[in-house]
Amino acid sequence: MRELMVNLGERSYPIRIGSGLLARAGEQLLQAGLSVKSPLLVVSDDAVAPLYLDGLLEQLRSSGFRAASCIVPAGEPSKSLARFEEIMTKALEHGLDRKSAIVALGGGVVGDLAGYAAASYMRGIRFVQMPTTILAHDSSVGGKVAVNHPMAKNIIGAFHQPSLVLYDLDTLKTLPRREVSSGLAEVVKHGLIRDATFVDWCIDNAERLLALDAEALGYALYKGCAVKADIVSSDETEQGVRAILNLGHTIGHALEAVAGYNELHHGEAISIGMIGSAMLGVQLGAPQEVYLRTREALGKAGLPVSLPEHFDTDRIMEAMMHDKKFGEGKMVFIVPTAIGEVEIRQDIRQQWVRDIVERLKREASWP
Ligand SMILES: NC(=O)c1ccc[n+]([C@@H]2O[C@H](COP(=O)([O-])OP(=O)(O)OC[C@H]3O[C@@H](n4cnc5c(N)ncnc54)[C@H](O)[C@@H]3O)[C@@H](O)[C@H]2O)c1
Ligand SMILES: O=C(O)C(=O)C[C@@H](O)[C@H](O)[C@H](O)COP(=O)(O)O
Ligand SMILES: [Zn+2]
Repeated sequence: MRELMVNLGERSYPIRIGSGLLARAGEQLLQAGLSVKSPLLVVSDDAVAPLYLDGLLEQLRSSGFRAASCIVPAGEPSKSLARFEEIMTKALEHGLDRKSAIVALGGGVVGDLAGYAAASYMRGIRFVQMPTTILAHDSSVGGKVAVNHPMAKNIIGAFHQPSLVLYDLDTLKTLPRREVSSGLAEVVKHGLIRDATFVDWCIDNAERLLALDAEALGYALYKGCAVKADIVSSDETEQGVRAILNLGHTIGHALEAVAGYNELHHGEAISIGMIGSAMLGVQLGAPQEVYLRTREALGKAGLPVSLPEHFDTDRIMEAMMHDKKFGEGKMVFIVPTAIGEVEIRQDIRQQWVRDIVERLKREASWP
């Protein structure tokens, strides 16, 4: 088992990554200080629950916990106020109190939704992340929890840190291939913002990662979590440096919203967004290598590197205006200056971004 810490004073917590961790969940929750006197609510989705929920509930009960569950449909549309209300109802029906906790068993959708429920129920109860996707190495760490509005991604949310992240790598063996690639987008992102050597490693080991080689995957997720934990530990609520974790997301989130949270999965949208950011970086003076290596890393991970023609540029630009980084009439953009280095720019003109979106549709012929 590998362990990392998110260091946030009294809100600090461990990230435990390894095999067989769900079978030790009860003991881990007790160690994190959760009380068996107050009921737990495990939130999962209808693809993950049949695989892992019963085993987890049995484990928790054998450690003395009373645990109920709430199962939402798999997929991004579940990050909604309607599903949020459903969790509130279950929490009330099962008598959750202020010492209770909500456990998220699933990918980023379940994590973000359950986390927002935990942040709101009785004005905030404890919360444990049990990620089951590659992508959730990112979403389970850092305490950004949210649901979507049809017009804007993650626009209704909070910062609410978990008490523990328990990442059982055995669960990844059942991931569909599309979700493997989608999750690798955020792995590559962590290299692109902080660690050029790790980007090289991702390119060299792409086939092993796609084949779910346990050693390669364990290392990649540990490295990704380490970058994230370090950044979150220095800027919990995104007053500054944390914004770099948003590389590719200004365009990516707009694509997700325009596609009705359906056609593109998060990692796929972010992959296209990171290609756009690399184009912008080169336009602003970064070496051509930035674009070429970004494209190589994402392409080898099985991710899209261009934008389907039918995406409407005006609608994408409109959706981008709802990004949380847009304010005081300025668009804040995360732009690479080299592989492993990015800068936060506040001088990006909307016309440049519009041109990049158009270019993304003809990406095969760029530059
Ligand atoms: N809070 C954050 O900091 C943060 C960071 C990154 C992404 N996110 C959010 O995370 C979400 C995307 O997360 P995701 O990619 O994990 O999506 P997801 O939760 O929808 O999971 C992807 C699919 O895989 C299925 N699945 C999950 N685990 C499985 C397993 N072990 N075996 C078989 N199937 C499994 C799910 O049912 C779903 O259909 C987005 O909403 C994104 O905005 C949040
Ligand atoms: O944790 C962060 O900070 C991130 O930006 C991580 C992103 O990968 C993630 O998609 C996050 O949910 C985006 O946050 P938002 O504030 O842009 O909604
Ligand atoms: Zn993301």
